[in-house]
Amino acid sequence: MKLDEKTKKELLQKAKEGKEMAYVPYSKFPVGAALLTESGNIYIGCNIENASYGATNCAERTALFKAVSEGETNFRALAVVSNHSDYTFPCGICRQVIQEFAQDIEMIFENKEGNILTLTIKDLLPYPFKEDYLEATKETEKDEK
Ligand SMILES: O=c1ccn([C@H]2C[C@H](O)[C@@H](CO)O2)c(=O)[nH]1
Ligand SMILES: [Zn+2]
Repeated sequence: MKLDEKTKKELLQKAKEGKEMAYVPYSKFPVGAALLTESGNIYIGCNIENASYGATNCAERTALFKAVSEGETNFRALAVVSNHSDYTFPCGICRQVIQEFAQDIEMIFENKEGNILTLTIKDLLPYPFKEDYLEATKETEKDEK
């Protein structure tokens, strides 16, 4: 079932609350995310940067890792916001991580004009790296022995 407008707005509001928690001394680009689970819980995330830049965690993965670490792995929707005027789409690493858990998740975005855009993770990452590649590789190795 598709998410209704009221729930989308609620999720975007939670993502904005998450954005306020962003730790971004280097980029000064705060991002917030709110993840709605199938059980109805909402996990909020922000980006957390580091002096070793590569150690930075995006808002989307913060929310998702919080949920997984609390035992929740069934996801319904993920809202993402920043201070940028346009929609803020997740980076490639986050797309890959999101699709591992949720192939049908609704991705909710809002621009400065207040327009809400809803995409699926398949729209954002049509050709993910899949776990079954790993199994197939093991089989190939067995055959070669
Ligand atoms: O979708 C995105 C894109 C970027 N960032 C963060 C990473 C970094 O802290 C800052 C600039 O790239 O924004 C996110 O959290 N989510
Ligand atoms: Zn990311």
